Amino acid sequence: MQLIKVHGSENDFYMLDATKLNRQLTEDEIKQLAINICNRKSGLGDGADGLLWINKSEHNNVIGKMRVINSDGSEASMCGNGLRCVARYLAETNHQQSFTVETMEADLPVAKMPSLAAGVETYQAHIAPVSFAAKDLGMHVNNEADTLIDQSIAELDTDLKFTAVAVPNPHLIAFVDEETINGDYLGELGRYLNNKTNPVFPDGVNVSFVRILGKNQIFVRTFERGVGYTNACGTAMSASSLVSVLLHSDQVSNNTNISVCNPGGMVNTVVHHSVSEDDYIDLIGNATFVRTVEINLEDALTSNFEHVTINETNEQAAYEQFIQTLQTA
Ligand SMILES: N[C@@H](CCC[C@H](N)C(=O)O)C(=O)O
Repeated sequence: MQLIKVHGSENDFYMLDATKLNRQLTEDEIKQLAINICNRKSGLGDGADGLLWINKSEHNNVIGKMRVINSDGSEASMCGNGLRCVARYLAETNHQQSFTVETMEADLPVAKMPSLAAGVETYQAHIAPVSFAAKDLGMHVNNEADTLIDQSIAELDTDLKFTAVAVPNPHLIAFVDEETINGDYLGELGRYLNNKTNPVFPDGVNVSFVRILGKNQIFVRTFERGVGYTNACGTAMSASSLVSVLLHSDQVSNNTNISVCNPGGMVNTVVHHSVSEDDYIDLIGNATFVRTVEINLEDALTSNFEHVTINETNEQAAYEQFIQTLQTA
């Protein structure tokens, strides 16, 4: 089989087109495959944050379906950076520039966009549905409050104020200072809230710390459910942009391009918030294909990575050049 190593803001994945496999995999095998290849120490190459599983869609006017399996084998309802990479794969294989992709909870529009920089393939993904309801977040806070918007959490021993939002995977967001964003408190919280015995988010949650850098510019660092620290999380950056517009509208504007910096690079978001219609966010960023890896499926299922054929693209060099220009800007 062929795996493609891809990333969006260095949130990296192995991408697999399941329509090309010569047999169907069971759910247990899909989970095991993700665990095996994504392991950072014993996995395939340098591992990955997750597996993007592409299949046919049965829905009308939808050209493919994306599933995302985290590196620990758990399945997420959405993946923003992953959706851009899947969008590129489907665009190139179906010769289309804008179309719809099925994800676990919604069919979402995607489109090819002008490149962020030379050689940096760029795509837009529509991030939705959005909900602040505790039941959609699997959240139990402040004696079963219905929502959590810029509030402390009685069940957590911290003074930070949080906002919880599902897009539709769950996110918990706090605005913090520079020292806090760079320290390990994010990891402490993330590890606690993703431990199955915690009463607040028993199904886990993606936790992000956010700093407002300037007018329509934010920095987001995320501890991902099912992964741990990540270079970037597309849904977290989308959710953080929305929460920035809601709580800091003097600095971060609705219906306006927002630069979202992250440890792996930068994306743009546009928040569409309205009192009369459902909120959604446009997420625009790189969809970089780093290399292809040919491996026998049965070898991958038994973590035997001895016999692989690797073909590097030249896209990572272009991406790194893009990051360098960001740092010197
Ligand atoms: N990195 C992804 C999100 C992946 C899923 C997440 N870990 C979850 O379990 O919800 C993104 O770019 O959105």
